[in-house]
Amino acid sequence: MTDVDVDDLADSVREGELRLHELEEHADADVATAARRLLVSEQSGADLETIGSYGFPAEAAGPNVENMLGAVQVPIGVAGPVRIRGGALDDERYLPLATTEGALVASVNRGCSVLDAAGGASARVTKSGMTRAPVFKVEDVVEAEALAEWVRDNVDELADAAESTTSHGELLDVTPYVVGDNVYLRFRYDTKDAMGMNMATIATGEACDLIESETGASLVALSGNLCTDKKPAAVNAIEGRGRTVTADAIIPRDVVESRLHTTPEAIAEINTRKNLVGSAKAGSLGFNAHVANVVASMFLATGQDEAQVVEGANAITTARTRGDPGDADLYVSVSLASLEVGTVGGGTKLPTQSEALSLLGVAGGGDPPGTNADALAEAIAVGALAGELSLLAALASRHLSSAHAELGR
Ligand SMILES: CC(C)(COP(=O)([O-])OP(=O)([O-])OC[C@H]1O[C@@H](n2cnc3c(N)ncnc32)[C@H](O)[C@@H]1OP(=O)([O-])[O-])[C@@H](O)C(=O)NCCC(=O)NCCSC(=O)C[C@@](C)(O)CC(=O)[O-]
Ligand SMILES: NC(=O)C1=CN([C@@H]2O[C@H](COP(=O)(O)OP(=O)(O)OC[C@H]3O[C@@H](n4cnc5c(N)ncnc54)[C@H](OP(=O)(O)O)[C@@H]3O)[C@@H](O)[C@H]2O)C=CC1
Repeated sequence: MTDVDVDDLADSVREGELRLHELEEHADADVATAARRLLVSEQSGADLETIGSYGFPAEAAGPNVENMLGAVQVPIGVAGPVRIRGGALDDERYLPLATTEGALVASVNRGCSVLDAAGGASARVTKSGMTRAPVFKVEDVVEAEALAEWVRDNVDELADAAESTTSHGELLDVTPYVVGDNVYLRFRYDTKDAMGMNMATIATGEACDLIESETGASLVALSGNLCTDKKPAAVNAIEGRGRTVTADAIIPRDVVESRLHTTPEAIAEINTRKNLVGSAKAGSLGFNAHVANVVASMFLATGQDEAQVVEGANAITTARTRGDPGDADLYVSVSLASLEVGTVGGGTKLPTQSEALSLLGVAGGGDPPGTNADALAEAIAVGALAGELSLLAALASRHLSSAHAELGR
């Protein structure tokens, strides 16, 4: 099988004997990928040579992508080191950021150096749980109420069914929501070091079988959108999803003045007028400046599901002066309501992503399970705090456009 030639394999597709997605069944993954690239290149006229220059065996990406063509290479930089005083991660770390936005790493790096000069940032995961919310069809509100009641009375049985599919996952609670003849059951799991979307979906499927066999309800969809995965949603901002994590720090006045070229008062005022009032007027779910930048770049670097940046950016930044007027220090915090992260599963095993997790010291399962994913959440929260500080300061000192003109073009 492994000695099949790229050209022969491509010919089999041209002659209609094989479909484009069947190549891995007839050759090793790198040969299959090369043949597919050849065919797509011919059809599109595009030169795909660089996409084909990837630095890991294609087989390693087998569970992560279908119809593999190669790899996109996103540059990765580091910010830090920064002292993280977290509940799960209490150490100095470099933060890996994969991005194409010039000035972003410089900005987070500046924020990290400011946090370090202030003795580091504290971080804590304050709530944790991955959710899946199937939707059931019932006859009317009487049946809806009966289903909600049955669920409340049978949580242990539901947990037994759900947990029969996983050796790590634990069902934490099930919250019913009724809308007419629809009942949404929001299952929430402790998924330990896994982001947990596959785990929670498989476990919830098992629990749904039990519900259908014991009640008159009929499952319409295993995901009823009240989960809510990969869409902006207030339920995640309020109830949390994945890790709810906050980072904060007090920055001495002299550090704000010397390193950020502004004052605690100016940063606090911009935060109120921009991140709070401006966001409220815009109807935004994100009351922050650019948390998505750090979440996205650290997600890409560490193999997280990039679509979940949507929920990861559900964050509120606060900034206040602390101390005597005119001589006050700056208290700054960022709270990310729904940061969905894992250090096992999904894209975390891919070679470059696994190296970036190792750089943070959080690759693989934690001891006890769940602590590595908590640590990753804390590191991302501290990176987000660094980014908020630096951007707010750049706005205060009117350096935003010049910084991007200099570094980002
Ligand atoms: C660019 C800076 C940092 C200059 O800031 P500065 O204070 O003029 O620079 P500096 O040369 O004095 O250096 C200060 C520190 O910045 C870091 N730094 C400085 N240069 C580099 C570099 N090349 N590579 C790595 N690190 C760098 C480094 O930590 C350095 O300390 P040192 O190590 O020298 O003691 C600053 O102006 C800045 O942070 N600007 C803000 C840029 C920013 O945050 N961009 C984010 C993207 S904006 C966006 O996407 C979202 C937006 C804006 O639309 C959202 C919204 O609506 O708000
Ligand atoms: N199915 C869906 O609806 C969706 C799927 N996804 C995708 O799901 C994937 C992520 O799902 P996820 O469930 O996290 O990952 P995986 O499906 O890769 O499963 C991870 C598995 O790792 C095992 N495991 C080993 N050590 C640990 C540990 N320390 N902590 C926790 N689990 C451990 C668990 O096995 P065991 O359970 O046997 O204990 C767990 O189920 C991503 O690829 C994402 O893109 C994203 C959104 C929706």
